[in-house]
Amino acid sequence: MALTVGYRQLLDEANARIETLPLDRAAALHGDPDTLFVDIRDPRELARDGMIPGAFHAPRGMLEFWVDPDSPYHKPVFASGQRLVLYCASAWRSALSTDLLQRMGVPRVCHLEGGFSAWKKAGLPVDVRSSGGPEGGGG
Ligand SMILES: O=S(=O)([O-])[S-]
Repeated sequence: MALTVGYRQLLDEANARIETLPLDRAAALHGDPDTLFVDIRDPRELARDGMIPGAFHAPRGMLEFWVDPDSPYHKPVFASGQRLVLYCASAWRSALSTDLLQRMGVPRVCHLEGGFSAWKKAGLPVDVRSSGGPEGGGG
């Protein structure tokens, strides 16, 4: 099957348009009240691997609907005006999602270089999350 646009092109185009936050800058911003880390992975990944402490979990499938104030699924945390730092496991999904939110007009959105796997590998703080627990901090 020949696709018109493959995932590589989608990622290249997104990455050319968005801000990728280097790990050291992300670590420095962790705990900043003006910054919200947004974990867009699936719940099973959070339960298995943990998450960045204080991050808000917004599964990628719901993101546009949680962000848009006109959506019946809107989550007020996304209207806080905080800088949003999206992350997934390895920064592919977060690149596409950051591009999408930027396109929607979200003013300060970027994604984490290398994703959660890079964060964890660097020995940065991780919260273990039991399945069925609360949605995470930040709202
Ligand atoms: O989307 S991913 O980078 O977590 S595989």
